[in-house]
Amino acid sequence: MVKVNVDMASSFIRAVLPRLACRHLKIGNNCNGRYLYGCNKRWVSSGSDLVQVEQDDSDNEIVVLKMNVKPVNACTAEFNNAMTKLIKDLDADEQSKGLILTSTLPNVFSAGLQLTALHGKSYDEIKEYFSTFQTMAHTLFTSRLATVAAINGHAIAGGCVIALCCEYRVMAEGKFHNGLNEVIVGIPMPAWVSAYTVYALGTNTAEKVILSGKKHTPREALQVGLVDQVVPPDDLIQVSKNILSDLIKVGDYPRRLSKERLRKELLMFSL
Ligand SMILES: CCCCC/C=C\CCCC/C=C/C(=O)SCCNC(=O)CCNC(=O)[C@H](O)C(C)(C)COP(=O)(O)OP(=O)(O)OC[C@H]1O[C@@H](n2cnc3c(N)ncnc32)[C@H](O)[C@@H]1OP(=O)(O)O
Repeated sequence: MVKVNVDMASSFIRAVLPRLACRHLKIGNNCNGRYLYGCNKRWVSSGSDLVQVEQDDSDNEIVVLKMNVKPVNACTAEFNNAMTKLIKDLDADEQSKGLILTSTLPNVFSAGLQLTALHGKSYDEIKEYFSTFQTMAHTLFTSRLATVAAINGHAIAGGCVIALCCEYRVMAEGKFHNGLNEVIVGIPMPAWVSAYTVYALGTNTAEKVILSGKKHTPREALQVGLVDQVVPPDDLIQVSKNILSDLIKVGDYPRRLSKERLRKELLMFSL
């Protein structure tokens, strides 16, 4: 178990983080309001309208979730909760076998945490906000579904984390960045995010990626293992579907149990 100095983390959240976050974005408190909803599956009801849900096939086996939080898919608490609920609903639906996660926005997969949510908030509010993101990431990471991230634009910090929670990551070619820039923003990397990164990249590369805070081009992201494949933008969804189809060909029960056994150890990490 990793030991964490909780007092130190608490003081950091209280005193430093809200100022750092807003300096990073050069903003005041301009939290956005509500967004559109799109959902055509009878059993999905997130209670919020920030993720579009599309069935991909007549068998309902593959679902495409499109993050839809304009302008940059910053992970608001409402979005995190909606995603958590959707993934849990899909996990509970025996027909569903695979999930593609992408974005409705042309150039951004996700900009990560909603930095504006940290501005002027109390310690308890910030802690509560962080926990909505962590719960969403854990739910995706441990989903019984086969998961593919179709990264159609920038995937920064928490956006990169969301992609790392998926089993396979395909990124579109383009002038996009993918990386874990938390140390640049001023957020000490939580142990659970480090653990997920080590799981995907291996310890040595994960350390370099995390401690540099570097934002990678798609080709560089491929080299370090942040993504598994880089494809032309027009091929992104079809390639993701092909990968998912292969993944779900494997027997459901052995696949599900093996994924659970591989990933559950990582849930002991918190801050
Ligand atoms: C000590 C204990 C800690 C415990 C922590 C527990 C959990 C932590 C979870 C894991 C750690 C995750 C951390 C994060 O995710 S920190 C977030 C870091 N994100 C970024 O640095 C991304 C910043 N944004 C950008 O780089 C760019 O916006 C872009 C995504 C590349 C898109 O560029 P572009 O298309 O040029 O758009 P703009 O830059 O013009 O942005 C448009 C508007 O969106 C606002 N914006 C951008 N990013 C965010 C954000 N993350 N949150 C809120 N708002 C954001 C931007 O200010 C613009 O707004 P405006 O139009 O009103 O000016």
